[in-house]
Amino acid sequence: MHLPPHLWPATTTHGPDGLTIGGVRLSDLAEEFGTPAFVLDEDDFRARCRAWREAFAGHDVFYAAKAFLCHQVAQWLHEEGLGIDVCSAGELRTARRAGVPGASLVLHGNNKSPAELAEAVDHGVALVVVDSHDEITRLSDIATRRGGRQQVLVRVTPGVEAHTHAHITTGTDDQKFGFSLSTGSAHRAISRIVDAPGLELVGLHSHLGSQILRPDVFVTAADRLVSLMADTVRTHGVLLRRLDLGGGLGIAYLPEDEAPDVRGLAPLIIERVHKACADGGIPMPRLAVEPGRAIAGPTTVTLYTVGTIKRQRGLRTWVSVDGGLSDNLRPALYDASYTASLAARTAARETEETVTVCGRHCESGDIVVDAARLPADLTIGDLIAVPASGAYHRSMANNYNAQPRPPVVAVRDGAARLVVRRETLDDVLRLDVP
Ligand SMILES: Cc1ncc(COP(=O)(O)O)c(C=O)c1O
Ligand SMILES: N[C@@H](CCCC[NH3+])C(=O)O
Repeated sequence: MHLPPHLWPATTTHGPDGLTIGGVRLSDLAEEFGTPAFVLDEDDFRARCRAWREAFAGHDVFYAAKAFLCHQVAQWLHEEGLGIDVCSAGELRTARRAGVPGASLVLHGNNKSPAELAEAVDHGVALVVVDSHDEITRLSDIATRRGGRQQVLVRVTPGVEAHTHAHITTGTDDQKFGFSLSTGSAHRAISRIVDAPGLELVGLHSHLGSQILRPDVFVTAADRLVSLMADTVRTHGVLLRRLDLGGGLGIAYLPEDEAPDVRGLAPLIIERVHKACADGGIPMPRLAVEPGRAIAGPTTVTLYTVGTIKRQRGLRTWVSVDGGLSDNLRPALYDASYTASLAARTAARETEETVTVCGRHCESGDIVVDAARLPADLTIGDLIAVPASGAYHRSMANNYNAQPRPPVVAVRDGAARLVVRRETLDDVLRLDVP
């Protein structure tokens, strides 16, 4: 069995006992925690945090909570010196309850409620990324009523195509997010914020999209934003000290995928911003980045049990597992492709066949892996692992068909512990009002 190392968590090994992650056999995890389950390699997660911190030393890394956040992961992030980008009261509270100080948080959202903004201000959130004209008034009023000024960034859509799926493209002109550069909206927002009594404009922000595989798009955005920073000094006499280039770096999902590494990307961005600032006659700002997928994605596999196998003469073989679009919406939403491997049985036949792994939900689009190479003697009860499922899987999990959401089990040094427990049917039915 070949496990491409760029797809699997760093500590994955394959031996006579099947697959092991963090020194724990996946078959043992299935027995103890059941399936479906997310298995998270803590060492890999922490190593990725450190790689980002080191690559952007002297700048800020705010991990994007939306990719996946829970109490213990928020603590790991804080211990590794990363801040967190939150985009709702729920994410904000998860981070705060885990002991992450407000000063390590950035708040995002195109429709932050007055209550969320007030909560953020009360928790001393370092930066609010202002996303709309309505929010300028709303946040300024809230901060003024509390007798202070909130430090903010302006979210700019710089008109840069990220070459990713349309549903996760955010940096082109016509977006619900932010203020467009080409229409003059970003310039107007800057003027209004500079005049707003409750706001202190400290920098600019852009986020081009997600699952981006081309480093050049970040460089193009950086150039445009630095030029807007220079304009802001000329027009308003305001020197912006911060530049947040968002998240979006992609990862490999299939063996043939090649994703840029942060160790190559960071110097490219930092050097380009240096040069653009020198050309524009402004000092180098403190940079920030907001990786979500590039940290969480490769650290986790989803473990499923095979429930039914439908072999059709002349047509494909359907292998159905005990999860599906309730734990992975990405194939249905973005046509995302994955691979799978047998996780436990070792006496599998060497010959493989191509099958479609599907979920158990009442949707024909409920595909887990469209074309998986699995042993030809796959049987009911076999365990299957799907790599690269740490970002936007558990965080977008849902209760379709009243399916309880899977747990997240962290593994490290031969030990496993729950970081998110499995939902029970009682949890799922709890909100029903009889
Ligand atoms: C503002 C913002 N920052 C960061 C991210 C994280 O993106 P990714 O997980 O692709 O790195 C997102 C999501 O795309 C986002 O909307
Ligand atoms: N949910 C998306 C990423 C969206 C990022 C949100 N800004 C995905 O799975 O690819």
